[in-house]
Amino acid sequence: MANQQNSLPLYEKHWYKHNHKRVIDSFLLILLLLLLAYRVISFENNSFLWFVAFSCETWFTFCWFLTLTTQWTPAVVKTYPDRLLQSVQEFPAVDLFVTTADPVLEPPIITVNTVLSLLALDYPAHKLACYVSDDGCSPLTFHALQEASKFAKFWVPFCKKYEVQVRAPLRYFSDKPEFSTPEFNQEWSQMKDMYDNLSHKIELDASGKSNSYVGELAAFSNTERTNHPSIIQVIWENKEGLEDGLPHLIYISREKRPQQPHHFKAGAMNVLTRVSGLITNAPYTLNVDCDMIVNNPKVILHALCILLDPKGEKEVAFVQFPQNFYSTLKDDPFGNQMAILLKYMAAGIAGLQGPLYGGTNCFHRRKVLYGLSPSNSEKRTSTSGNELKQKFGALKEFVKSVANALEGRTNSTNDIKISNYVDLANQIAACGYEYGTEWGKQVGWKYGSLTEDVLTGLTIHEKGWRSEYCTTSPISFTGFAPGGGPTAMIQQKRWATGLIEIFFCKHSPIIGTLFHKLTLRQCLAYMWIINNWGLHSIFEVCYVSLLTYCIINNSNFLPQDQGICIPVALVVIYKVYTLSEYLADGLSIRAWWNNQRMSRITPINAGLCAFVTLLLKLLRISETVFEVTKKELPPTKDVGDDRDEGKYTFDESLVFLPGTTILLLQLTGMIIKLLGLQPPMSCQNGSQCGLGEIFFSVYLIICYWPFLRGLFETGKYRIPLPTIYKSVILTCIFVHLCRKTIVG
Ligand SMILES: O=c1ccn([C@@H]2O[C@H](COP(=O)(O)OP(=O)(O)O[C@H]3O[C@H](CO)[C@@H](O)[C@H](O)[C@H]3O)[C@@H](O)[C@H]2O)c(=O)[nH]1
Ligand SMILES: [Mn+2]
Repeated sequence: MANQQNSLPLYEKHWYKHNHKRVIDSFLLILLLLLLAYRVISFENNSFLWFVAFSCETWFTFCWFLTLTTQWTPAVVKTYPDRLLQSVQEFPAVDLFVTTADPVLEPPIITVNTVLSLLALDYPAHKLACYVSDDGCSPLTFHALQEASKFAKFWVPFCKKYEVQVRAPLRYFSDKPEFSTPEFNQEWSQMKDMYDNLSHKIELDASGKSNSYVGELAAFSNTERTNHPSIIQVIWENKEGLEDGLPHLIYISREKRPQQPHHFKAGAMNVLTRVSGLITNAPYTLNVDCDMIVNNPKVILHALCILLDPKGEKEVAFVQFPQNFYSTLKDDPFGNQMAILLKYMAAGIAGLQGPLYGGTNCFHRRKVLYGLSPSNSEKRTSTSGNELKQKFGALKEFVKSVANALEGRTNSTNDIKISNYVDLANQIAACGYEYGTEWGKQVGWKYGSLTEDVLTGLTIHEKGWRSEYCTTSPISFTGFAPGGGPTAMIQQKRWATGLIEIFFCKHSPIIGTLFHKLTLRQCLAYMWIINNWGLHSIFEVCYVSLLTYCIINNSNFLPQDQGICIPVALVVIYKVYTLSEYLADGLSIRAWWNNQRMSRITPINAGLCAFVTLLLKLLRISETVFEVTKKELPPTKDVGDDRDEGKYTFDESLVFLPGTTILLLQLTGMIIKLLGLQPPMSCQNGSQCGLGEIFFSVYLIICYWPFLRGLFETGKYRIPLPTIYKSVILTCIFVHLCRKTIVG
């Protein structure tokens, strides 16, 4: 462990001030407050328009306040791995977790690459164990991992010998090697041939041409994805405990039965935690999604700088690394690369109680996952065996490992014989094991939200722990960003659903601040996330409907007199300022515009659908389901520029209904205005629809350009007819209701 006499800290945290940002953010807040003041002054009794506009604007002002406080005190962390290397006598063990759930949506070759990048980490191999959870119960994934472990015996030494940076062969071989010695060139070609061979075998498997359930694959015969016993296989065991060998590699497919809830990823993570606890019981864990490859092989050292630092040891529960993406499209056409968001928001939250847990690229302390709070952690209170059994389940070998973890005792890595544990591991991977225990409640990953990551991190923060956000150069992990269209929408809808679930559950951040140890500003940061992805959509839809209502009915809700200067100033300053942020970061105007546009499209559609999903859950009509994001292999470079790559795609999913309807509403409003079909004068306040309303409506139509084009395109670029029909019906109902209010 770290030598505490060494006076130099292993990491430092600097808070910095963005003075100009603070000024502009505050100025925008003042403008919003002025707009509210204007509303109050121009109060109209009994005016529905006034009431809706005032409510929405109050909410928008509150949201801006959330943004402002979250970004107010940004911080960065600097780690010193060299100091760590000097001060540590013996490195702690780290358990590595990978989750995969579906061999079709998540092709095994992607999981294999992630696993290879983990096996090749710059860290003593006998201290590492890699556990892969496969919720797809797929012999393809299992066999791919077996083949990968054979390949790894050559790949890992090659990476370490030549200090390769990106240790996922898929990415490494997508670039030509820089010219080097003949020896290197020869080895490079050999490795490339071996990798091509490996991926060919995996492809062949997937095509179903070479499948027979013999040998270790026999375990998969007669299994169904949602109905099978647990399957745990040791793919590779570093039996001699070699420091420069290969880390252990263990395959886990937990038991599933049709009637038993399995809690999606959270359930999988809890099985990983238990099985690894039983076998290696490392005090630290790293978990990644199956597409998040390591991009910086020294990442463990960076994380340990924080976790082993004397101060970090007492206060920091987890270390979160950013989610960056590979093979990204030029100018971020779908607004999903989150470059600016990551830059300002992540740094802002890092300056508070610490980053939210993002579900991947995160190092946890095992004892924190077992429910320890900072105060217990210091006192080292020992809990009675019975109490542990009640909380963690009845298997006594596992309970012993929990007691060890809680009291800071570690296994000696040389004594572990993994194969001896397989039977016991099967027992704790069974779906009945958690019954009556605290798993998913007080222990491990929390159940009850589709964004189990945010919920789990939140409960840790509520205990009073901090977390740290660690950025390294080169960046630590890179993953897959879904394109525009159905995949991204489904993902965002899941996030929105999960976040709203959190808002209404007993761990809601507000309760965390009132009754637990969540700091106030951290609570506001959580509220920002929940609002930005979830709640905001309702208010935005109301505001947009107001716009159309006014155009159709020839009335107005934006100020008509000098008051109009307030919204105009708001919009102009906001747009110019965000643009300058993009330009200052070296991004293009187009990237800025794409993000502006997509921020009007994705959250509204996804958020509204999330509300409906939750309503159906509340009415017990349907349950919420974790729909896995489809991962595609990055395009090979020689394919050439695919011109359609940045084009928005659609499918039959209802998630496109809100967007299509919003567009049709705006178009209808415009037609009514152009054809002069508006009633002569509003009966509400005696004035007509102004330029402001028209301007914003046109702006929305421009934002929804991908949808407008989708009305006339063909193939996957076309909005399916059933969606259009439904939107037309909704639009007609809306227009009819608008008209009725005039008559009435
Ligand atoms: O029943 C399930 C469903 C998913 N997964 C795994 O969970 C991970 C994340 O799923 P993905 O479809 O990639 O979701 P994303 O929206 O891309 O993931 C983000 O959001 C999730 C919460 O919604 C977090 O769990 C993830 O860590 C975070 O990267 C993947 O490795 C899946 O294999 C399972 O193991 N079992
Ligand atoms: Mn993902």
